[in-house]
Amino acid sequence: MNAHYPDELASAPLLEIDGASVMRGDRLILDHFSLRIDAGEHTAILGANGAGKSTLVRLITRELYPLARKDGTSSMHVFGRDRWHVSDLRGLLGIVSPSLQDDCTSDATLEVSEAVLSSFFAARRLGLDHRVTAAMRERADEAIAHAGATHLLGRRMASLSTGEARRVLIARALVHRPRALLLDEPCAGLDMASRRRFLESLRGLARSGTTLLLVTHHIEEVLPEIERVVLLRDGRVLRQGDKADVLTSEALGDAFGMPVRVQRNGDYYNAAVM
Ligand SMILES: Nc1ncnc2c1ncn2[C@@H]1O[C@H](COP(=O)(O)OP(=O)(O)OP(=O)(O)O)[C@@H](O)[C@H]1O
Repeated sequence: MNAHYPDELASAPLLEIDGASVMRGDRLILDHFSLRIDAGEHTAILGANGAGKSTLVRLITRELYPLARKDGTSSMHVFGRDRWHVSDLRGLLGIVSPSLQDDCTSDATLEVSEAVLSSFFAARRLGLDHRVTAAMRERADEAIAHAGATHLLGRRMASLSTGEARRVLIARALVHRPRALLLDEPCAGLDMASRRRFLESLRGLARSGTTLLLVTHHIEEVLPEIERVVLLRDGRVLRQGDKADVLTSEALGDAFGMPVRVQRNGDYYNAAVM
């Protein structure tokens, strides 16, 4: 269901970070951090608490910026460009994050359809100057159906369960038919069954051409379609590469600072602390 974009965007890497340094408060969290993710390369970014995952997500979503370089060049490109209007970037990169979910569910009167339609205007609510067209409504209905949220229409976001609200956020991200989805801890708060159903719906998206960038600390969420894994520790890439090479007991033990045993379970992996 992807839209068409200029040729330069079609083949540009989703993400190129080349020696970026990021401060939070007075601490250097990412120090000369580099990472490249190619178009179409479904990737999981894994790491323990405090490894730097949220910092990386905020860097990608432009909520944080890298320190300026002396030579004025940019250490970060998204879809080949170093400058983006946030609203243009949203059309290419859908985002589902805990902070976005908090925003939407803490608004007592926001309804499901408005939470999705307002995404066309890079807003959280529809304003008087937002002209919703029939085509937008059609796209919103399509995205809501795709996310399995049609039965939630008419409900208020604040009344939804965590899993239900997550589906609406996926619809909000999908309404632009983005090339990629950045999912930050998308299974947080979901029960076992909802988690499995949700992961299966992500598999469908991955197969239909939406690149998945999944950020998590649970290796059980690494979908079969995800071939590449990046392990973070202390704001650095500890290991990256093919899933089978990275999801080992030794590498996971290093990343989480504790002996773990990794097991393959069909097309999925799981890990237990030893
Ligand atoms: N505003 C801030 N000021 C100072 N340090 C911060 C700030 N925000 C985050 N940090 C530090 O940055 C490091 C990385 O944090 P980050 O939130 O990116 O990790 P994470 O991998 O997302 O962790 P978690 O899985 O717990 O969410 C941590 O050591 C954290 O304490």
